[in-house]
Parts: sequence; C-alpha cells; structure tokens
Amino acid sequence: MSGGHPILSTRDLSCSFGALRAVDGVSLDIERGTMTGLIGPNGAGKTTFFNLLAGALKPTGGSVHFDGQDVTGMSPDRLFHLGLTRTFQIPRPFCRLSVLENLLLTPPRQSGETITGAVFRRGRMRAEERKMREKAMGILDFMTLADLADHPAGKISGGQTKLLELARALMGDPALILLDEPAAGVNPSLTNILIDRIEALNRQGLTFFIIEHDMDFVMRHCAPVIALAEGRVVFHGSAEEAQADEGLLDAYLGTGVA
Ligand SMILES: Nc1ncnc2c1ncn2[C@@H]1O[C@H](COP(=O)(O)OP(=O)(O)OP(=O)(O)O)[C@@H](O)[C@H]1O
Repeated sequence: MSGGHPILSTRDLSCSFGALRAVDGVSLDIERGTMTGLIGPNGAGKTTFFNLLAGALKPTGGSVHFDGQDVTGMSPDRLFHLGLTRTFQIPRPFCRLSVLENLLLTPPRQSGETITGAVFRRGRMRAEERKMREKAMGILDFMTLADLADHPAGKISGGQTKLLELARALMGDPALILLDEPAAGVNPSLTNILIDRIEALNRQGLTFFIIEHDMDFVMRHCAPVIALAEGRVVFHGSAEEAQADEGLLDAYLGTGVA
C-alpha cells in the first residue's frame, strides 16, 4: 500500500488498567513521511499508547491499522516484519554481545522453506549471514558506530546505546519507527548525530512518531504535533500552534483539559 493513505491509523483505541483509562478512545492518523511529535504531561498515556501501537500491550478497545492492514493486537515480532518498530526510552541492548552481534540478532525476513531448500540450507545460510553482516556494518557505519562493532554493547556510552538502538531498528527495513524520548539522557554532540541521522532517514521517506518532552526538540523537528492528556488527544496541529494553545498549557499545568 502507498499513496495518500496514512501509514498508521488508530480508531477509538483504548487501554485500561483497572479503573484507570490510560488511553481513552484515541483516533488519529500518522501521515507518511512525517516526523510526528507526541507530547503530553507525565502520566498522559504516551508510553501506553506506543505500547499499543508496537504490540507490547493489547488494547481493551479500538483498532490499529498499519499500511492499510488491521494490526490490532499483533505481536512486536510480526509488526517488526511488517515494517513497524519502536525504540525504548531506556534502551535494552544485549550487554555481553558485541555491538555488531546486537544487530545480527534481529530476525531476518523469512525466506520460504522447501525440501531442496533444506538440502542447500547450509550454503544459503552462509550467504545470508554474509549479507546480514554487510547490511549491519553499513548501518553501523551510517550511525557512526562502525569503530565500536566489536565492543561489548554493555561498555558503550548511554548516547551510543541510543544510536545502537536505532541501528537495530533499521535492520528490519522499517517504514515507521516509534521513538521514545530519543534525546533524553544523551550528551549534546551525540544528540546532534542522532537527530542528523533521523532527519536523513526521514528525507529518504522513513516516517517517525516521536515521544519527546523537550519542547525545543519538538519545535525544531516535529510536524505535526499531537498532545495527549489523561489518555485523550487534546491537540493536533503545528508546533507553533501548540505553543500558542492555552488549553494545552492548562493540560501541562494540570489544571484540566477542555
Ligand atoms: N502496567 C501498568 N499498570 C497500571 N497502570 C499503568 C501501567 N502502565 C501505565 N500505567 C498508568 O497509566 C497512566 C499512563 O502512563 P504512561 O506511562 O503511558 O504515561 P506517559 O505519558 O508515558 O508518562 P511519562 O511522560 O511520565 O512517561 C499512568 O497513570 C500510569 O501510572
């Protein structure tokens, strides 16, 4: 699917924890090629919403469509194969494995298995492994991590770990990446590299949906901006409009939403 359809749509998406409606009937569209920002006060439901989109949580109501396909409640692995992946606010690499091995762990897209295929599997596996390695090294190079390819992932800095996480996401040839606070806890020079790479990928057509508290980041890099408060969409517009919106300010100050 391509063309004018949004890459991701939710309709009346909800998730309750007991009596708490963490995500409360959210309907929104993410347009292809955008860097859409998701903002909102602490506890607004942003992470829960991402978890619903990425398959980490099952919704208690509503639907998610990705690339025109109903993916409601689908597992993260299946979504990864369809081209939807996410990164975490606190990245979770496999610390004892090398940076390169962390990329090679991402499951390759399955090629159909046949009987003759099984006979030649070894040779094919080696060829596929080589291809995966080349692809991984290309991605590490792009993310400025090539020199660290053989370092244990647990020994690199927090900022480099964020770059590594984006690198892992890229192994799945995604069409949409959900980024959870990419700039948080990263030193300024690595933040610049990260933003530069995100923008380069975006120019190549990759869509990003980004949770970010840093309004400066949102103002500079996100369009459009969506705000959640108490599990509901309270704003959808440009970053400039977001800054001028009094209702949004109220939501942030905790004085209730209209
Ligand atoms: N697994 C869970 N069980 C019970 N309540 C939860 C669970 N996960 C989140 N919540 C609650 O749901 C609400 C929304 O939380 P969520 O983490 O999605 O907000 P957020 O907008 O991401 O906040 P922050 O900006 O602080 O990360 C909060 O009241 C939170 O305490």
